[in-house]
Amino acid sequence: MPANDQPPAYSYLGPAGTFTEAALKQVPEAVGAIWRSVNNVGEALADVVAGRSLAAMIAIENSIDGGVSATQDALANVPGLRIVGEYLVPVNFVLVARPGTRLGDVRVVNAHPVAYAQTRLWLEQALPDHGHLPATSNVAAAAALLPTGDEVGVLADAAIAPPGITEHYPLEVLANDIGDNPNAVTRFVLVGRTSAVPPATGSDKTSIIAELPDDRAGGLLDMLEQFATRGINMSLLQSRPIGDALGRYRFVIDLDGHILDERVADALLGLKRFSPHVIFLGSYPRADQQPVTVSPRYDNEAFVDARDWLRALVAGEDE
Ligand SMILES: O=C(O)C(=O)C[C@]1(C(=O)O)C=C[C@@H](O)C=C1
Repeated sequence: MPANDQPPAYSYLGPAGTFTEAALKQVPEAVGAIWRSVNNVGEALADVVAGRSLAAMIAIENSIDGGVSATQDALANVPGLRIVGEYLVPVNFVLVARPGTRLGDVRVVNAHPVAYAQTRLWLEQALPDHGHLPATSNVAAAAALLPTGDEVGVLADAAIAPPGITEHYPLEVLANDIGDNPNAVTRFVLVGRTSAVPPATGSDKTSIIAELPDDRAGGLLDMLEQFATRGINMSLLQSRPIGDALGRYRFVIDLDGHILDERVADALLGLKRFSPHVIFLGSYPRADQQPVTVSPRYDNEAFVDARDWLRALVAGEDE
């Protein structure tokens, strides 16, 4: 516990009731801690960097909408952060409105952009001429329907919100299960300040961000080869604009394995030799706890044997 006897704080996208809060509820260490509700990813990470929070829970990937670009860009641009864990939350949505509203009355729908993207087909069918008002979170979208003097929020007629929202706010559900895919899942990561990596568990993931050298044909293939030739599976590869000029991209990559696994360490050394900028975001236990299996050619022993062989050659010892 910190010197002032305050429990540690965790930042999350609020208010209470968001899927981000549901992800934070999966963290045993957060029980009894202070939970800081914030409005966006930048605010959550700034809390961590400034030491106001020990860690922040942020959405990084959705099974329908893909990578959460605000998160990927923030992790590329804010130094001194490490992912320490990942958490999966099944997501589904309801459409809510002020009591008395009928579906036919709805013109403007308040929704977090990632939630909106996951309900687009339903909205096109049920409310073909609706307008979208973006909200900072799913719960904020619903809360803003209630008149509190926030005129922007009151402009919307309905909101896309998590099921259970009516336990927190006096709203009515106009439609249930409006997600376009009933199996949608959002992946969250817990991000703290840079510290030593935790030990490998055998069921780990490593996240990195890498840039390619300019003006070199085959740069992307060179990068992918670093992983392929060491038997490393990638579970995410996404390009994001670096932002300084058209056509310049960085790559957000998730690898199966831990930086302390010989094959992953070796691949990172290979990547570092040609990439102008590699950011190591962390090695952490996989949410699905599935063991990472590799062929014996790529296990730790194979790398250690190969190094011992080389050392013996140099030392002039018998093979
Ligand atoms: O945590 C929430 O409830 C949010 O509103 C955020 C968020 C996100 O940032 O991606 C989280 C999960 C859902 O897939 C949609 C939105």
